[in-house]
Amino acid sequence: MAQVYERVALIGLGLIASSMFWAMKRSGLAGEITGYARSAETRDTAREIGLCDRVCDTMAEAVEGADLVVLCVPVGVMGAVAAELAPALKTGCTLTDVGSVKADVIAQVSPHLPEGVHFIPGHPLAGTEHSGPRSGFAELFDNRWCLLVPVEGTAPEAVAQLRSLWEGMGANVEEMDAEHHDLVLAVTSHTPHLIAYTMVGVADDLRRVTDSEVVKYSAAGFRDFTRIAASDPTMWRDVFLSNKDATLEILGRFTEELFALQRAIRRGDGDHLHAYFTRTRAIRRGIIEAGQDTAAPDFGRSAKK
Ligand SMILES: NC(=O)c1ccc[n+]([C@@H]2O[C@H](COP(=O)([O-])OP(=O)(O)OC[C@H]3O[C@@H](n4cnc5c(N)ncnc54)[C@H](O)[C@@H]3O)[C@@H](O)[C@H]2O)c1
Ligand SMILES: O=C(O)C(=O)C[C@]1(C(=O)O)C=C[C@@H](O)C=C1
Repeated sequence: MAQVYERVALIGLGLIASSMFWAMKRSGLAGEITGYARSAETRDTAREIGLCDRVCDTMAEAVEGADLVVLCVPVGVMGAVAAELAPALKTGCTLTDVGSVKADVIAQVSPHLPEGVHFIPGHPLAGTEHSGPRSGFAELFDNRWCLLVPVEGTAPEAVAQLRSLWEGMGANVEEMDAEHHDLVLAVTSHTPHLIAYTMVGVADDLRRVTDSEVVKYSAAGFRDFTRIAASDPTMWRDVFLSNKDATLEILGRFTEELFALQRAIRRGDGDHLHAYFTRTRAIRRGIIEAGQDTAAPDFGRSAKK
C-alpha cells in the first residue's frame, strides 16, 4: 500500500498508539513515525521494543515537521496536551485524536489550535482491556469501525487523507457528528463498561460472604464482565466525566428497564421476561449476520498482562 503521510507523530504511547504504529508499518503508510510519552519509563520501553522510528523526550521535538499528529492520551488531558504542542505544529498539518468521547475533546482542543491546522477528531471502535506500549498489535483495527468527526469547514482533502490512513490500517471509516457519536457510544460502549464495573464490584462485595466461590465458580458471562472491568481506570474515569450527559441519559433508561425486569421477576411474570429476552436475542443475531461480532481478536495477549 502507498504511503499516506510523510511524517506522523504519536503523542501518548499506549495501546492505541502502539497499535497504530504497527498497523502503519505493516502497510508502509508513513515515512517516519515519531513518538512521545510523558514518562521516561514508557519512552525507554518504546525504544527497547522498537516502537516508533524515533522516540522523543519532548512533545515539541516529536511534533516538529509532522504532517499528521495523533493525540493518543486519556480524554481528560487532551486540552492540556493540545495547548502544550500547539506552538510546535507545522502549518497545514492535520491534528487528530483517538479519544472515546468527541464533543468534550473538541471543546478542550479547539481553542488552542493555530490557524492553518486541520483538526479532525477521530475514534477507532477497537480496543482491549490491556494498556501501555507493549499492548499494541497491527491487527487491532482490522475490519473495525473508525468514526471521524470533522468540524464544520474542514478541508475535504485533509479528511480524505486521514480516511485513507485508517482504511490502510484495516478499518472501515464513517463520518458522524460529535453529539450523535457520544450518544451512540454511551449506549454501545460507555454504559456497558459501567455495568461491567458495577457487576464485578457487586461480586467482589459478595465474595466476603461466599469466600472465594465467586472466582472459583465464575461462569463465562461473569468472566466476560471481569475482562471489561479490567480496563484502564484512568481512561474510563475520564470517559465518564467527559461524556457525562449522554451516559446519565442512557443510565436513566437502563435503570427503568432494570426495574421493569425486577418487577416481572417478583410477580412471576414469565411472559414479560421471555418476550424481553426474545427481543434482545434478535439484536445479537443481527450483529452476527452483519459480520459485526466485535469480540476482540486475542492473538495470545490475554496471557501477557
Ligand atoms: N483502550 C481502548 O479500548 C480504546 C479504544 C479506542 C479509543 N481509546 C482512546 O484512546 C486513548 C488512549 O487510550 P489507550 O487505550 O491507548 O490508553 P493507554 O493507557 O494504553 O495509553 C495512554 C497513554 O497516554 C499517556 N498519558 C496519560 N496522561 C498523559 C498526559 N497528561 N500527557 C501525556 N501523556 C499522557 C500514558 O502515559 C500512556 O502512554 C484514550 O483517549 C481512549 O479513550 C481507547
Ligand atoms: O474490546 C474492548 O475491550 C473494548 O472495550 C473496546 C472499546 C469498546 O468496544 O467498548 C472500548 C472503548 C473504545 O473507545 C472503543 C472500543
